[in-house]
Amino acid sequence: MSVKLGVPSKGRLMEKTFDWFGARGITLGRAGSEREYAGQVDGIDGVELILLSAGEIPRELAAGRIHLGVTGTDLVQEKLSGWNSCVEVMAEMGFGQADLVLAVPSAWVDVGTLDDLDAAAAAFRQVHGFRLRIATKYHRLVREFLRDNGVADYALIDSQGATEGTVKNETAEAIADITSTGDTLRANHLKMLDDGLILRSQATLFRARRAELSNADRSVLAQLLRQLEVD
Ligand SMILES: Nc1ncnc2c1ncn2[C@@H]1O[C@H](COP(=O)(O)OP(=O)(O)OP(=O)(O)O)[C@@H](O)[C@H]1O
Ligand SMILES: O=P(O)(O)OC[C@H]1O[C@H](OP(=O)(O)OP(=O)(O)O)[C@H](O)[C@@H]1O
Repeated sequence: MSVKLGVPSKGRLMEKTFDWFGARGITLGRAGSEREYAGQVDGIDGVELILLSAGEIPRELAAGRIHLGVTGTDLVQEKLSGWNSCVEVMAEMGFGQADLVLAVPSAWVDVGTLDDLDAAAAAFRQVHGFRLRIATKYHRLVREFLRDNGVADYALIDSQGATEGTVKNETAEAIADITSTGDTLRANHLKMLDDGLILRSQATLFRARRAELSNADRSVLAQLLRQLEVD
């Protein structure tokens, strides 16, 4: 056995994760070519690097198939019901910062807040005969947020990418997605509602609460967490 560490296999989170571990004396890398999803760990024995899609890391942590995992807070909170009882936050890593926000067309000059959206949604249904559509891949987080804020008259439309384009394409009237610089929202003539911040996210090191460990692996994990200064 070994301690299994799940890290995003590509994109913005992978390299910064490698840098974060490297700065703490643990060198992570790909074992083979750029296209091979095998990992290599130097600086500690008994730790196996598993390269995974950022979106799958929450599920692997919850199932106990990996012991530690790096992914965004947004993905953990979206994908794991009762996430706090499945995983423990070991470190906020200071990169991958992004806000999950609710946005509407900039041209909707009368809609600046959730209350305005609620009123607009009721009017929309009367005029069009169907509910105002909000495109997102964050179904759980958006539903909870709108429920807590008293907005009910809407329908969620699933969008797994290019979500800001759904308004122009007329498959949705509003969106809930991650924003960092705000460029994508602006380029698509969308504006965030004043009180439309759903969640602040960043790359985070999580520990699986329910993963099984041999005694030997337990001490490797303790040593790794000490070395990372997160124990
Ligand atoms: N523009 C951004 N700036 C910073 N972080 C971002 C940005 N967009 C997304 N993220 C964060 O990056 C993480 C991974 O995002 P995403 O779900 O898009 O995965 P991906 O890179 O497409 O990988 P995969 O499709 O393999 O899961 C999420 O936690 C998300 O919050
Ligand atoms: O505020 P900004 O700096 O413009 O960043 C926000 C964009 O970044 C992410 O998209 P990504 O590049 O991951 O593509 P996606 O649409 O396939 O998710 C996110 O979904 C937004 O579209």
